[in-house]
Amino acid sequence: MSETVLKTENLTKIFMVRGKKAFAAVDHVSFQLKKGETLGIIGESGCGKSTLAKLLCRLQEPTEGTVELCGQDITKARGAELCSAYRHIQMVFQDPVSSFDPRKTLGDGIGESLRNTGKSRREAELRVRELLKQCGLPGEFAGRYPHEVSGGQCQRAAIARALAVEPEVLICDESTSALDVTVQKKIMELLGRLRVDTGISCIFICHNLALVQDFCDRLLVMYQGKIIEEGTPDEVIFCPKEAYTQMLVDSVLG
Ligand SMILES: Nc1ncnc2c1ncn2[C@@H]1O[C@H](COP(=O)(O)OP(=O)(O)OP(=O)(O)O)[C@@H](O)[C@H]1O
Repeated sequence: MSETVLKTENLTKIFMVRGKKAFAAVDHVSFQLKKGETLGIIGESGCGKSTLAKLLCRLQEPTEGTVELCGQDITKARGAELCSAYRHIQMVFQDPVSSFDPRKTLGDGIGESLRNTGKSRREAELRVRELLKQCGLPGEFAGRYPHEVSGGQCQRAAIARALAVEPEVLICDESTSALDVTVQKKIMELLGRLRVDTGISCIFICHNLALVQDFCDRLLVMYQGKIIEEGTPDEVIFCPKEAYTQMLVDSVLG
């Protein structure tokens, strides 16, 4: 677990809000993600987790700092360069249904990312079915539309879509928050199994400490745009260094 797949240095995003002072939603964040590692990022609502996720995937441009993906600086990547970065990094969002085009079947949605990998139509169809099965769904779900499946099933399909290009890094931003507790657990189990099967590195962004406790190798605690603490889940939960972390732990775990 030594190779670095994702690295940020001083990553910063400043928003200018009309009538208010500029403020840093993400403030000089630096960390590294190792191959095969699962890193949890926790913190209260509004601390900058989603903005950080978007910066890592280059869905937003940082105001300052760098993002390095598999040795390539993607901070300023655009066009073809950004497309090729998306073979290495994929994201699963909170609301699975709206992350699919409602006019297309799940199979089409998942197959879209395979289009540029040189596969024939038939090969792509077979691969989509294989991916669905890997994510715990019957292959026939390829023909269903997003509104024809449950939220949990749709999130499984979104994970299948993210895995289609065999990325090195998967970013899950509150990917289970919209689901009920038992489905959340099943999705976490699925992600845990995929991690073992594929060796993928994961960043798991969540405000629920209890959920990430068993799942992550390491946790970063975010507060007001900054990483204020880092450690194994046991270190962060049982020996927090910062008063804020202690408060976060107390509020979740009682
Ligand atoms: N496009 C934007 N313009 C201005 N401010 C923004 C923008 N996007 C986010 N913010 C602000 O940046 C801060 C961080 O937001 P962000 O969505 O990253 O938080 P979060 O930790 O993911 O919260 P939650 O857990 O509720 O999703 C918030 O104060 C938010 O209002």
